[in-house]
Amino acid sequence: MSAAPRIGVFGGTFDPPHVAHIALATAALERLALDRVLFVVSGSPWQKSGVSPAPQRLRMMELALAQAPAALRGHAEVERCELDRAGPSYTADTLALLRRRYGPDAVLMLLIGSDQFRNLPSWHRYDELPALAHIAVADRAGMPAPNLPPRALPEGPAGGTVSFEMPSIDLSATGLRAALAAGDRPSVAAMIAPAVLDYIDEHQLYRSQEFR
Ligand SMILES: Nc1ncnc2c1ncn2[C@@H]1O[C@H](COP(=O)(O)OP(=O)(O)OP(=O)(O)O)[C@@H](O)[C@H]1O
Ligand SMILES: O=C(O)c1ccc[n+]([C@@H]2O[C@H](COP(=O)([O-])O)[C@@H](O)[C@H]2O)c1
Repeated sequence: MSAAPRIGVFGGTFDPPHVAHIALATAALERLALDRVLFVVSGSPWQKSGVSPAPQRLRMMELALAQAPAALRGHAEVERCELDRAGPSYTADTLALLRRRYGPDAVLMLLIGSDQFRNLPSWHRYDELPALAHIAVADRAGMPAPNLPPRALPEGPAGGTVSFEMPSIDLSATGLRAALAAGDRPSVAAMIAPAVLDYIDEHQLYRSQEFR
């Protein structure tokens, strides 16, 4: 009998994807002994406004992953289920779908930065999340997670909460959009995959101040 798959579920607006997203997924893959990470592009991020169209964010995530280090690339994929569903994107719906897809024994780990962990009680039907997945919190630079249990991995397919270490990267998509809108390309060049930067240029994204 083969072991249950261990799947990291990493959702984000990814507007645009940047090196911290790649670093978080890479750290999770290693530290949580995952078989793979799904980058779930948020179809309709109801708590944000003025975001780029979902198909553009999906394409940027695909381009970012294609240029990610091989250690991650070989164990990761971009998940589009939230683009194929109408209405606001609720993680509870996404996890329910993935639970149906991968079965009751699959170990699902919802990967989130510590800022989103603090925001979790505002999520739609957040009380349903522990029945669907473990929650694994990466320490985000400047926004440490509240005290969480020891770093030992929780048992079973869902229900635990754990933190994991990732390199501290003080960076946000908001800051990158602002830098791009200001024409400060050199400061973003090391933070965004070259193919994503090309896509941003080609589609003239983040040119106006409204994206700050
Ligand atoms: N620098 C970072 N370090 C750790 N986690 C991060 C970092 N940036 C984003 N994340 C995490 O990645 C996930 C997706 O984030 P998101 O796509 O919203 O990026 P963002 O940089 O936070 O964007 P924005 O500035 O537009 O809110 C969230 O769980 C978030 O906490
Ligand atoms: O389910 C919700 O109500 C909910 C509310 C806010 C954020 N989320 C999810 O949290 C993930 C990170 O969101 P963000 O805004 O930091 O990109 C992404 O997958 C969102 O869909 C989910």
